[in-house]
Amino acid sequence: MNVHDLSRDDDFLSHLLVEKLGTGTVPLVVHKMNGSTKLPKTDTNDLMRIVQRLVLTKGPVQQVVRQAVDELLTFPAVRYYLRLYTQKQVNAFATHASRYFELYHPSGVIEIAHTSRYAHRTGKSELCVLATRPLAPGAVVTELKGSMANLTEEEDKALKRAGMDESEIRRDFSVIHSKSMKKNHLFLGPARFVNHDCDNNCELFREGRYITFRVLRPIAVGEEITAHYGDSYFGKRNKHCLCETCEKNGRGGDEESDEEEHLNLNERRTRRGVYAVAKDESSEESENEEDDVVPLARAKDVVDLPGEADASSDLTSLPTSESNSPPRSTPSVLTSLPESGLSTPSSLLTSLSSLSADRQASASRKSTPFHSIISTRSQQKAAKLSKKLERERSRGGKRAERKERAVLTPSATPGPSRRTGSKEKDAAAVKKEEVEARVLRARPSTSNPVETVKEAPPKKEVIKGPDGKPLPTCATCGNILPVIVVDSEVVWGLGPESKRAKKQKQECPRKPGPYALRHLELRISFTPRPLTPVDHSSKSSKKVLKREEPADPNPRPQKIPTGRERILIRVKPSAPQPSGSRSVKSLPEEPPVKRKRGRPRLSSPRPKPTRDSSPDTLDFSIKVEEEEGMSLSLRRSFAQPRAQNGRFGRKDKGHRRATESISAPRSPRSRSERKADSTSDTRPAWTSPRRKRGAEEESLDEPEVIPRKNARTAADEQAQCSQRVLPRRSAGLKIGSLLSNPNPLRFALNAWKGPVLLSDDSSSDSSEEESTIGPDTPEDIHSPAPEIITVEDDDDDDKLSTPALVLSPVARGPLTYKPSPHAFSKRRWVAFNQASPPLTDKGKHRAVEEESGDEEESQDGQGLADIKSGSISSRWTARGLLAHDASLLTKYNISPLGDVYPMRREHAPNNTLKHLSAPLTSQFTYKPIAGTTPCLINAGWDSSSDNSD
Ligand SMILES: C[S@@+](CC[C@H](N)C(=O)[O-])C[C@H]1O[C@@H](n2cnc3c(N)ncnc32)[C@H](O)[C@@H]1O
Repeated sequence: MNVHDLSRDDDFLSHLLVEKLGTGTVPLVVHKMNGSTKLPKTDTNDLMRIVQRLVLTKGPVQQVVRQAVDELLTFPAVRYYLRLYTQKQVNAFATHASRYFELYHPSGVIEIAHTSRYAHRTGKSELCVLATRPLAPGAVVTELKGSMANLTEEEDKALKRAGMDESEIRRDFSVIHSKSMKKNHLFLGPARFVNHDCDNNCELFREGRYITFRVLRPIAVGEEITAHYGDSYFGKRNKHCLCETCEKNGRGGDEESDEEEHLNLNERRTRRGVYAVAKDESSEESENEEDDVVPLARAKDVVDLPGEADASSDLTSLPTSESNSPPRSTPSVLTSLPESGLSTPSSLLTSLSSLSADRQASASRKSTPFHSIISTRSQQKAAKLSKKLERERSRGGKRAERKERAVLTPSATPGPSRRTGSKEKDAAAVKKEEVEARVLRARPSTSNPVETVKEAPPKKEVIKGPDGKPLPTCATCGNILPVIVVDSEVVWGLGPESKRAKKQKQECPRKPGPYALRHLELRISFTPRPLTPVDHSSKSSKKVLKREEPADPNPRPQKIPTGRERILIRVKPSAPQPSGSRSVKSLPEEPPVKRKRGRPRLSSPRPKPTRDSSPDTLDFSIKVEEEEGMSLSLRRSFAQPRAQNGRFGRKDKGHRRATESISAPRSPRSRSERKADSTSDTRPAWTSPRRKRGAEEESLDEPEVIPRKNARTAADEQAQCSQRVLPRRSAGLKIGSLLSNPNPLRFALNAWKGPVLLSDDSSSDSSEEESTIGPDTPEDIHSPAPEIITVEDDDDDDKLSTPALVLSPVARGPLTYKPSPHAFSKRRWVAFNQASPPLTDKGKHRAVEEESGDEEESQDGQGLADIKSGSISSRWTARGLLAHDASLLTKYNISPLGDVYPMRREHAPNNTLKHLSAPLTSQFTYKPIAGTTPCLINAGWDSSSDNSD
């Protein structure tokens, strides 16, 4: 792409996709590269519709963005603009457009906003880049892309001359110098809006052929993304710099215009290190001979180049290599944009995807070690050293790696703090940087994978029991094998399995594998208590490890060797019990309770009993089995039967199946037959999905087997159920997904599906309740093992008497109300509107108060009131439609359809990207941060598009 085309395209596209979509009180004005570019007359609503579709369409980002670009290319104004373009130029235009469209994708992490920080000096409207998600150090901000064009000498000179015309701060546009090509490049696109800060939080770096931005230190939502242009970019020692750091430190902002301000064409000054990229890695060319960067603002004399210019720069696109992106589980959910897909011909972009995929794949495969584009001289030195060390390291030198760590760290975080710090401060900084360096090196694409393997795993400490002998450890994870205790009774961990462990490899139940605790949990089932003693001598593969015995009213906890983990399964009756009511004296007389299965609920809401076996005690067994023949049965008695009133996290499939089962005609077997069957049910617990299903179906039959006692009236039940609002657990959670890596998006979507009002119908057979719940957090999935699994008996529901741990996938009562997230938030919004009092003066001044930093707590609802009243500027953006980040949701109490974040004062006046959709449907809350003005970011969500209610 040539400079002329790039400048022209950027002016055209930034006008359409930044200026036109920013409809706030302060318009977003992009400095034009080429004053002569004729800006298109396009209906903003048409543009909004494209962006709206982009936001709402599900699918890979690349595909969605491509659709948007294709749509844009159908606009008459765009067609007219491109009428003389060759296919190559059209492709370059489309690629450039995709860079801007990506900003609007909900998975994005940044947005372009207005800033008033520099306006008082520059007299121009200035833009900036804000984070819309928390970004962790090392993260790559993939949306900060740019297209590059080689500058010819004339263009270079012309641009310099253009800069000469400027009297005030005048370096507006991005010029990148390629040392290997000995050329300057123009770098335009969303990346051009990154401003300078002397304590920058991001740095530009090169990875192979691409340049992009990497986060240096944690960036909060609403914080500006900044880079370091160079030590003397804004005058000598940046004395004219207007950044926040300078402001805080009482530096910069020098209005004096000295000689330096008048550009000397021979003076070689650049955004050293920020945009200077060398194609040739090995080039050891001195940084001091860097090329000029001249301001391009109002470059009226940009040379008009012939249509077909030189080939695109090597650095024209910044793909999102998957390997670059931090794991999605991290708070910063960075878009893994297969961006390069749009850098090839379109369907204009038709041939793009395959090419892009290849390019992307090769880019990530190549995984070229990145080189920081250094911003200070000290960093340059460090970088050179690091290059040297890298070479050594590639030869396999461990020592070099250590050395490099020491060298790299000081350069990792530029900024004045390092210069001024005391010794301790330095030490702390070095420590911190070491950590950062480690983090950075851990990036899969940037380090040699072999080297990570080199690090020897830490030696495990041998933990010994009270007898002085080493405790048995898991063959898989090496951890001490746990002891599972149910109501002070050791049910796993001290039995024969530990002896077996001596002979063969023993695995603990917390690791994925045949003994995974998850599996165990899922297989916990209630079985009719075998009335016959369990044959311990049985050599069958399903060896019963622990026989059921009448429980001791005052059970003495078994001694567990020190150092072994206890996993408690505590079953607590909720109703007041007579003393010693847990006695199992009456157990033998009690009718057996049909076996149920599933995993225990880890937290409330708790399942309720659905049936009972006797008026005042409930007898049931928990059977935990393992595939390799280990099974254990637990038995508990409750004074009160348990009620179940909810089913959580069950797949619809299971639900359907269960429901069908229930409505299906029962087998002609008599009740007594079935009862007898269930009593003598000695089938092993499920060991395979198929068997599991069979067990489920059987368990469905059982509600009829056991006569209900203490059944309440339907009216009672209805009254109770209608009041019950339970968080809907991840209904779509599949067991398989428990074993996979947590996906923050899926987790957030599942976790925020809204409440479920349980139907009174659930009482029709509440044994159909099931509690196969998913993990409470993604971490739950990976946590080694729950320390305590508490399963509490529920309160007063005496009719529903299925024990708490019933996990069998039986049918749940039909839900009377299953709102979509959208509908739910709408309802809440309406409720809020009705409830919210008229805005008081106090409310009106809230923003001011918040700036004082007094308020720390979430301001539920008040933000809305303020926004409604117009006292706080609201912004509609494409952001937050799908709130991916569970931690962010929690932190800011953000509704699933919109997120709100506080903004700096200088950004607040700007209302960008309004009217992406209407009406406002979510409830918003925000947490003000000291020194900031709250501002609303809402998802564009058209209420008409949601029919799921
Ligand atoms: C690459 S552009 C950044 C985006 C720019 N704000 C815009 O709206 O296009 C660089 C320009 O931003 C402004 N700028 C960025 N950081 C600055 C700083 N620390 N001090 C003064 N001006 C700055 C200057 O006008 C500079 O020419």
